[in-house]
Amino acid sequence: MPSEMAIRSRSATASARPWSASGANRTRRVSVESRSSLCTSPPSPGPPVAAVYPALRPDRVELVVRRPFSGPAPVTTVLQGTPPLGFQIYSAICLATSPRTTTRAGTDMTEPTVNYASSSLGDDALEAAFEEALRAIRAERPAPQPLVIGGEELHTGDVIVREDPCHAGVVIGAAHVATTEDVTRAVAAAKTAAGPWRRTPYAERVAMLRAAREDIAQEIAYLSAVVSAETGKTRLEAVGEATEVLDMIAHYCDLMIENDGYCAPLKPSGGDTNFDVMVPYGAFAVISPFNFPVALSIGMMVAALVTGNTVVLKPSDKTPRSTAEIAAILRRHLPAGVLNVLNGGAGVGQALAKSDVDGIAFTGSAHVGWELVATRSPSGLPRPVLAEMGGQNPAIVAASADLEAAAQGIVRSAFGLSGQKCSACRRVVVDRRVADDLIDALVRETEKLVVGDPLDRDSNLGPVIDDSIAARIDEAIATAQQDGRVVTGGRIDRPGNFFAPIIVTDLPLGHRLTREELFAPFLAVTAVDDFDAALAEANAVDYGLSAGVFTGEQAEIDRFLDEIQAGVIYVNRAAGATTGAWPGVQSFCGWKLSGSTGKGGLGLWYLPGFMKEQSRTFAGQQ
Ligand SMILES: NC(=O)c1ccc[n+]([C@@H]2O[C@H](COP(=O)([O-])OP(=O)(O)OC[C@H]3O[C@@H](n4cnc5c(N)ncnc54)[C@H](O)[C@@H]3O)[C@@H](O)[C@H]2O)c1
Ligand SMILES: N[C@@H](CCC=O)C(=O)O
Repeated sequence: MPSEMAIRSRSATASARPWSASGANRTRRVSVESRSSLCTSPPSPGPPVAAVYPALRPDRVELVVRRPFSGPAPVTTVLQGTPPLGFQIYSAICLATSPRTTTRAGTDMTEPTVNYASSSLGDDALEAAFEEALRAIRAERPAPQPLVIGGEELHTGDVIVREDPCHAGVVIGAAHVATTEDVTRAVAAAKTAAGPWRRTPYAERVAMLRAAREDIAQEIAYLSAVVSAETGKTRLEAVGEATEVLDMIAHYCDLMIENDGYCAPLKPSGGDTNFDVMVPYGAFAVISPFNFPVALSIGMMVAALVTGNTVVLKPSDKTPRSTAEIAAILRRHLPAGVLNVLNGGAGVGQALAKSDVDGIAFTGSAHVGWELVATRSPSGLPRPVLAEMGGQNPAIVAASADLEAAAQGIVRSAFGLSGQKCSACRRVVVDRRVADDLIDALVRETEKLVVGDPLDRDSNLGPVIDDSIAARIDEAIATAQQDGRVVTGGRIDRPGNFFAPIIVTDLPLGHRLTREELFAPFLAVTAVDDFDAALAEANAVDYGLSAGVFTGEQAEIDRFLDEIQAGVIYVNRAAGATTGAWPGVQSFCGWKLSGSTGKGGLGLWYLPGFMKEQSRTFAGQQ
């Protein structure tokens, strides 16, 4: 019986990048290599290649196959479905064109083109489809999203509603709230489904998730509109987020394949055969924030699922619809019980943290994240808590910097999504000799920004998420007026929580507005004497998520790379001083208070956090 296949698809990874050339008539080279069934438990037959990697068309795939352990001489053949009995696939060149996927507007999304560094959608059909979808969402009365437990949708219980942050009173999302009993039942369902899901060959799990990705690619305009409606983010940010979902799924699936399901042979010893195998923990709670309600929930869910864990998802109560809708697409491709959904706020999150889940993936604020890290399972044993949290991200501007590039990169990162990104630039630390010129450039760039409704094509930023963050901004402005100088920005006189982006200078060194995460369109500029002082000030916070530097001096770049205390760093980047990380392109690891594991999402080392290691030694040669 053929053993489980492991597929290496490095060029497929590259083809998923938003910057790669158009997919038409591209030849995909997919090296496919088998791994001994000793890595699986129990051994399982290899599924047909076309099921594993949908882009492969069996009639157009040239395969090199070999019998297990039969030496290096390969036999070339053409695959028709499952590998011939007793053979293992060694490598493959796919001659087929990738399937093209289209949005409702007929836009090809096979090769995603919008990312967080884009300055426009560049696609009239997509613009029109987004507008039509957003108008429709605002006009309808949404049905509450159900709870999902063990494959059953439950339309019962209290309902939370989400109002459009651009139009008070217009309900655009709703969901049934979980009770404590629902939490217990959902966790039990996830634990029941965990065994069969863990034993499903990873290549089949990958195939299911990639099929879900194809469905999501059809819905980019609609999903972006739902995200805009619930968060108030502009269409560029929303389409960027929906597009990130596609690359997030592609990236984590590719990583699983490239790493042979995280099963590797170790050195043979005294006639023994040895393997290092990564095994999923079981059932993971996934608790997501409001600001990227589809990308970040998908990122955590797909990482948990592809590695063989089942999931109990708890979306933010500020975005109950966006997260539930993307989860519904995923669920269509998964066995019952593998993905369960519990709606609600902090109380439901706390109940989940007290439950018998085997691990927690959390993205959100530091105070909640570190509270979760301190929890134990009911048995008293520790469990993994992968928490990715906030930031107080600096951009250093040296005397030798290109000030126009610096101003562009800083304004983009400080005020995109109204400063409600964990990676947003919150502080500028500038050499005193160029401070006035930089502040002038920052104000010029900032005052070009249009604050408005995502329905307007010209809007560069929307409202902030709710009254509580708006109240924090009002308070911060009052404090800044007293302790420093507000050089531009403030509340806009219109219904809703709209703010013109705020720049503040002259706060005393160490002021709390330069140390705490406000999560708002609020930027503090601090002038310092030299690069030493700039590095010291940049590092003088408890957070360590992202940071940027603008300088013309190589020695300063080298010092920044060596000394800055942050996991995501950028050098001289006008497209975003501290923001814009993308799956497989940047990794996204929070240092210090910003992350609990020393490994981040988006990069190379996230998936192993969802698995525990096991060494397997078999006496004798296998
Ligand atoms: N590092 C990253 O990758 C990253 C990405 C996005 C956002 N963030 C951070 O997230 C924060 C903004 O998001 P938010 O306001 O939704 O964060 P939040 O911490 O308020 O909420 C996040 C999630 O936790 C739930 N929750 C709240 N209190 C809880 C508790 N006591 N126990 C369990 N669950 C609880 C919420 O309902 C929500 O689902 C910012 O601090 C931002 O920097 C970090
Ligand atoms: N990946 C996004 C941030 C996500 C968190 O809020 C960026 O890098 O700008």
